[in-house]
Amino acid sequence: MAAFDLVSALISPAVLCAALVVFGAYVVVLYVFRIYFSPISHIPGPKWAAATRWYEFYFDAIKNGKYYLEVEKMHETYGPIVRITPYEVHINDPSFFNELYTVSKRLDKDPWYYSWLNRTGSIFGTAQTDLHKLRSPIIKKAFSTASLSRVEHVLKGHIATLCRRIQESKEERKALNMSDIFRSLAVDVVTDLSLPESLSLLETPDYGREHADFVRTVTELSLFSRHLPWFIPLLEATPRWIVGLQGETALHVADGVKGQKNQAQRVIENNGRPIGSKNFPVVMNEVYKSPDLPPSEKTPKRLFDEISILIGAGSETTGHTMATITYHVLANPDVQEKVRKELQEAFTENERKEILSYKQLETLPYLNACISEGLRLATSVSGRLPRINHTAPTTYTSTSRSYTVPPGTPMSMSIRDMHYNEELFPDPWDFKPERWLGPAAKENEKWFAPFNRGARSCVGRLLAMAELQMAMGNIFSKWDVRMSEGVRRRDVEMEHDCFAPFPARDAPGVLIEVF
Ligand code: HEM
Repeated sequence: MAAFDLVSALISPAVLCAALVVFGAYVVVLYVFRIYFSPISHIPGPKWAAATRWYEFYFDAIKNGKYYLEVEKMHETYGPIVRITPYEVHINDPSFFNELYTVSKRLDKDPWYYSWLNRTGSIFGTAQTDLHKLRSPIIKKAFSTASLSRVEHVLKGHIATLCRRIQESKEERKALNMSDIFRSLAVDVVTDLSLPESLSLLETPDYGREHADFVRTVTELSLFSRHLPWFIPLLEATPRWIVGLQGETALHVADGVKGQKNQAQRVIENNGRPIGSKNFPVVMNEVYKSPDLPPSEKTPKRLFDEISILIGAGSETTGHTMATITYHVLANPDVQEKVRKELQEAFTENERKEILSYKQLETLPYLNACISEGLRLATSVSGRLPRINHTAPTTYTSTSRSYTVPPGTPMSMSIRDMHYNEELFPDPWDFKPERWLGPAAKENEKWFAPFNRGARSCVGRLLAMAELQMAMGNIFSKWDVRMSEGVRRRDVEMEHDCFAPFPARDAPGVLIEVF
């Protein structure tokens, strides 16, 4: 009876009102403190963004990757340096890019921002510089020039599968969805090189549609996870039959994650030995066997995190860039004509019938200018990239004044801001391969960083370039390719910034016909 009375008293209107008043007062004091008394209160920006992270949550999680538009508006209103959250400062000034990303002192990544995928065991998700120094060398070596040369035949094998599937569709007079096909090609390559088993998506009837759906859905859901850290772990721990109640996409996600966990388990069970006929060092086996890594760095969770990121980082980026290049080359017939002419002059008819390697294609100026311009327009890592200097303040000087940002403050920039800057790249929305030819190219390179710069730049850069050269070079040298009716720029343009620049959900993708 006494307990009942106590509960009744606690939920009485008077107590609830008092609790609400106390909570309201706490929120007001907290917000006032953050806006006016925080160590970064001198950085301009909207009050709501300075007061609470729920502002970002609304635009990023609820509206699905739309905070970048708010950040763009903030820069228009407040200038090149803005406070975009209670804790973080964002800069839109290309002249500061090298200062933030290639300083001799290595900066940590912001752990809050980079924990969103719940893959902190991967080199990508590792915030601390020291831990990254331990984890990354083995993976960097696995994707170096020398390693890539050893797996040239593997790349050729996957491009041969791509070409076979394109030839089949030509004979069947069927349109091809290159947005799906390129993502699958990239998944097949990175999984073959890195995991016990390649996913072989190019061989599936729908060219890996389910897998693309899985990668996109996980990435989108992860935007919630940045603000609600229990979100992704909870989803991953939910039994499959409950997940199934949410529909087919949810099942693709559950199965995709399970598949990656199985691959990590197989690396361990096989003690890092290759499975089947693989005649090259498999990246995750090299990680597992490395004498430089302690056992705590070889747990199933850590291997799973690395596998998950290698698949995501190695496929969505490369696939999106290939789709973007293809769209723009086909949307500009004069460009396609120049690409074809260059390939015809560089190789004999017999050579063009074989699979051209990146080593044969990397010196062709016009093809590579198209690839650079595609990398610029695609900017396949669209997210802001926050770094933290824990030991020293950072000074940023705009044209009108200097700002000192205290140590420990996440400072971010977005590669996209630089790549779409009108002063650096006039008509930034236009596809102009000429930007990368002749004397202008050298100056433009200064403002070109699709793979970022410095210690945390892309480890898969050389692999990505080889894939881009081989996919584009082989397709445009072997077939007359045309865009299907109704394909629009919107099919490759970013609508949602989920770190990856996803086009609209209902955009069908780059459909082509082959002759
Ligand atoms: C066109 C294709 C690609 C683009 C534009 C791209 C871009 C980038 C960028 C900008 C970063 C830095 C992200 C940051 O600062 O947080 C990055 C990191 C990374 N990329 Fe790529 N990437 C591409 C392809 C690949 C491929 C094929 C792989 C597969 C091996 C890969 C694996 C990674 C990894 C593991 C990291 C984290 C590196 C670290 O923190 O040490 N990427 N990529």
